[in-house]
Amino acid sequence: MSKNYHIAVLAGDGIGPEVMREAIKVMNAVGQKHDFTVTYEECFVGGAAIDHCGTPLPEETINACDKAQAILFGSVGGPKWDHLPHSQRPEAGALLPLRKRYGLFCNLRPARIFPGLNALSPLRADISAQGFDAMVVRELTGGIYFGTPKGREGEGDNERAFDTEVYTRAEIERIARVAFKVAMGRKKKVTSIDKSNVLASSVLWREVVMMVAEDFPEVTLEHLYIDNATMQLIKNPAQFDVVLCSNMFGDILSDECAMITGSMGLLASASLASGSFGLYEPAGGSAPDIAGQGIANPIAQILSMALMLRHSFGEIEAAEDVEKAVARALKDQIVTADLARAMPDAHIVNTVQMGDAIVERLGD
Ligand SMILES: NC(=O)C1=CN([C@@H]2O[C@H](COP(=O)(O)OP(=O)(O)OC[C@H]3O[C@@H](n4cnc5c(N)ncnc54)[C@H](O)[C@@H]3O)[C@@H](O)[C@H]2O)C=CC1
Ligand SMILES: CC(C)CC(=O)C(=O)O
Ligand SMILES: [Mg+2]
Repeated sequence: MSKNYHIAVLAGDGIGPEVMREAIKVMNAVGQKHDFTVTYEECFVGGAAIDHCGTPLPEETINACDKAQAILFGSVGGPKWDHLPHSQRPEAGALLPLRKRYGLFCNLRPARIFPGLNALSPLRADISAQGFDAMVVRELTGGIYFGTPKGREGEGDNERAFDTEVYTRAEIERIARVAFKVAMGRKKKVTSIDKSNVLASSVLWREVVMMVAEDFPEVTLEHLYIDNATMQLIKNPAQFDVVLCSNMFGDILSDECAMITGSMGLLASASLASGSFGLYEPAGGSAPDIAGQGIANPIAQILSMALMLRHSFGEIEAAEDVEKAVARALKDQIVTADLARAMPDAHIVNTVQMGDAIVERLGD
């Protein structure tokens, strides 16, 4: 008898619904081939939820997520909602509370240059030819995005606004342990990113990471300050394996990693807690500059769905099938507009055609 999984689908804003349709299409196709079905409940979130229900994270959406085995998330936000008070906007009012509610402290962002896409990296050809295959392990429920006090007060020249970067020893230790375990299955190197020359929270970060490293003697540990890390990623991306970051540093560095691979539209992510539940979403945002044109790259959403198959359902072969189909489509030079530069023989397709090309390349 075939297995059934139940998920909540929160497409959100901008390109979210466009790329989500393709991920669902690929998910249904790969399920047929690997003998499982996925039922899903579509819910409003973010700006779309504000427009339909008056709030970025409606009760019905929370209830649907509570009942689901995983959440497939698109992206939220856009200029339409930027006038709202910060806590009522799609990002701080929906996405961050979802991450917190489900304890999704661990954000995995795998970034690699796909075969055939070397020429697309904005780096010099000799640098990108050395390859890039990194895993950003980002702490996701602590740090400056969640720390208190946070706010705005006073008026005139004395008006001020403030955020607080806070990390407990336990929060650092649990994400560091994930990073070292991930490294054990890869090239056994962890680069920990901090700003311990300035920030007290980073001093603790470095101390705890060094303590955890003692339990993983086979793993090489390096520390980089965040400013140097942004530079090293451009200078020599091949030096990185697992990149261990706080919430904000990981947010920033992962966009840079995405671009080294060719486009923001390629970078998937898994947000995990300690069990099998997870939220899976592209690392990029709602891309208002291209939304509604049918040209967004659906690969980050499709690969996020593959991460869901792997981490939440243990459907490893199906996940690999999707990942290989994506790689085959790119190797065949079928690309959306964001990847079309420096590929004179590329077949430039729209979002739906990219999804079709991936479905056609799933294994038998
Ligand atoms: N997880 C989420 O829901 C996130 C939401 N946001 C929100 O998204 C909105 C836009 O943010 P931006 O800073 O512009 O970042 P963004 O990631 O949406 O876009 C940055 C650039 O990458 C391109 N891009 C992103 N995804 C793409 C795709 N799938 N295919 C082709 N090109 C793609 C965009 O066209 C744009 O040029 C904001 O409201 C922001 O707060 C931003 C990041 C994550
Ligand atoms: C709301 C933001 C923290 C989302 C984002 O930029 C990200 O998770 O990469
Ligand atoms: Mg980001």
